[in-house]
Amino acid sequence: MTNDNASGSGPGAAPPKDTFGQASNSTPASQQKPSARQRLAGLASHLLPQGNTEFDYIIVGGGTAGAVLADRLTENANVSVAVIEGGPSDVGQDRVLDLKRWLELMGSDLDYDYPTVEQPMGNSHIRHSRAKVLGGCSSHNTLISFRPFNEDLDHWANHYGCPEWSAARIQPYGDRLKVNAVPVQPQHRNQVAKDWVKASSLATGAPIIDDFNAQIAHRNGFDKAVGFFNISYDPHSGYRSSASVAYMHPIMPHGPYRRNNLHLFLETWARHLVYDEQSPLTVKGVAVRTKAGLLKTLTARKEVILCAGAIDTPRLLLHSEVGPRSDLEALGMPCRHDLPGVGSNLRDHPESIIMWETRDTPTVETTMQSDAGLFLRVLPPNAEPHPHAGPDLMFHIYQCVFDTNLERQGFRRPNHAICMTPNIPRSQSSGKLSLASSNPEDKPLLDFKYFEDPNGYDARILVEGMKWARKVAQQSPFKEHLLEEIAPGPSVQSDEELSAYARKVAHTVYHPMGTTKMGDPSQDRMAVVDQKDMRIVGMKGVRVCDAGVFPSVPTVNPMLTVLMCAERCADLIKGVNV
Ligand SMILES: Cc1cc2nc3c(=O)[nH]c(=O)nc-3n(C[C@H](O)[C@H](O)[C@H](O)COP(=O)(O)OP(=O)(O)OC[C@H]3O[C@@H](n4cnc5c(N)ncnc54)[C@H](O)[C@@H]3O)c2cc1C
Repeated sequence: MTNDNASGSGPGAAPPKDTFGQASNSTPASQQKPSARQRLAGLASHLLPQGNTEFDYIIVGGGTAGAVLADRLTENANVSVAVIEGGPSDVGQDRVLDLKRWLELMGSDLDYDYPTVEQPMGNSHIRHSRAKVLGGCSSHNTLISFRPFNEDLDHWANHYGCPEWSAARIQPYGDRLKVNAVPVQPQHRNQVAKDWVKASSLATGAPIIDDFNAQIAHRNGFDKAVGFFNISYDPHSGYRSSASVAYMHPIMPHGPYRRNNLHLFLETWARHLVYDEQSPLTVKGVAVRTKAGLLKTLTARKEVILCAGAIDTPRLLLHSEVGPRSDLEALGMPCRHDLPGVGSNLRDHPESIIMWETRDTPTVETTMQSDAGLFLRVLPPNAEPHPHAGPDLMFHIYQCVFDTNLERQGFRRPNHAICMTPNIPRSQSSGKLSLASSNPEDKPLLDFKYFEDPNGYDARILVEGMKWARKVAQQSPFKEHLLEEIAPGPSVQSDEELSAYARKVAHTVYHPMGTTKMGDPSQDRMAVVDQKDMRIVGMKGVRVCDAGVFPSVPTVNPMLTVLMCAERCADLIKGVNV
């Protein structure tokens, strides 16, 4: 395995050229400003370099999905795989590997940290963390690990034109995941969380569940339930069982099963796709910028798989002249392939927050301060476009002062707090990702259109959530831990007041998805990825595999669903189990 920074040209090889036809091993990217014309000409006439910049497969993004594919594809020693990852390795990085330290990564050098545009119905200050490190967001997130509900997958099959993604087809992939997704272990269950679980059950009638995943995947799900989460971690060390730890570490140079056919290009940025000059919609490689600022091209003999996540995959496609023609041309950019769905269907799991001051904060007996959750059913089935028998309201609890969006509104910061966060499992708001300019360095515009769904479904769920949270807070044995409701405070009572507060301080649990959605292209012109094989509609040599392919929002936290999609994608590429 090589582990370099895209410095892979063989001895004596001609200097590789970037797609604008310039020798690329000497000129820093920052000094190169191609015109739109040069750019177009370059994309069409690129000469592909030979040598060890050529691989069978190129995976763009060594994140959650990318790590699975890197592992599964290199199982065949005769296949060479390059992984282009924008961030550094997580190996030996304690702040990444120690799950409890996840909050330290927010806004750090390992966070792409994307802002949102003005949200008239919600909170315009939300920033979307996206991890810039091997393992992607699985190296930064809280690793709450839910299998998708059968019904979510069957909805993809029956309502979103994805018959190949039914529960019967996809659920078995959950059984082969390598992450260690186990219920929070006894040593990490503190008294406050245990009392909250008990009180939640007493106040709502939700049964206490021992193992959410067993219930979801093998016992037909539930409409309400409470319990300790399944978390992908090592209960002995408290370290992550991220996609990187579970799939990549064993096959990296220091690992027990080192694979020489895996080529890792770390701190290397994929700038745009490179096309075959004879066939303008056939992808032959990826133009990259190395850590040192050098521009190079890596070539794929077989194909390129985009795993850069629901924000960076559509961003990369738009900078590769693939997307809505009108949007690209409005920015003075050429459009090679008019694919209107790129960037649309931007979805999330928004949530709000209700905070109480408590006597103290448990610091040792916890996985990462959010160990348990509650699911409820609060609205009738016809409130959703496609009725779903599962829960329509979810709560995380945070046993810490989680007040990023409260301080701004002037709420007092207590020393110790517990927060209940009503969350919308199947949020109906749908937004759009677009480019701010033709400059690839500019962060894209994220317009989630929070709470702009036409029937006000999302806001209704939050109002119900605020009320249920207060009922739980009045219930023993949890109520004895609480001193005072800090936010919104007891004076906020009417539905209108609760809605206004809940939307103003709403935040995200960092689940952007849907921006390169799968579907049946013969029925849905907004489908970006063909559900049959995960290839980009109308193109050759390129697939997408990350949270962007979700056609709709799964009820639960998405990481395991992303991993399962990647397992499926590996099978599709290998031509097995299909
Ligand atoms: C703070 C936080 C908490 C979360 N908590 C949970 C949770 O508890 N449970 C849960 O289920 N989900 C959680 N999520 C969401 C979940 O982690 C993501 O949905 C999932 O990991 C996304 O996987 P992905 O493969 O789509 O993208 P990612 O894992 O983000 O992978 C994308 C990778 O591509 C790389 N990349 C991007 N662009 C380029 C480029 N141009 N060139 C090279 N490399 C590039 C990135 O560096 C990254 O490594 C959380 C997310 C965050 C940020």
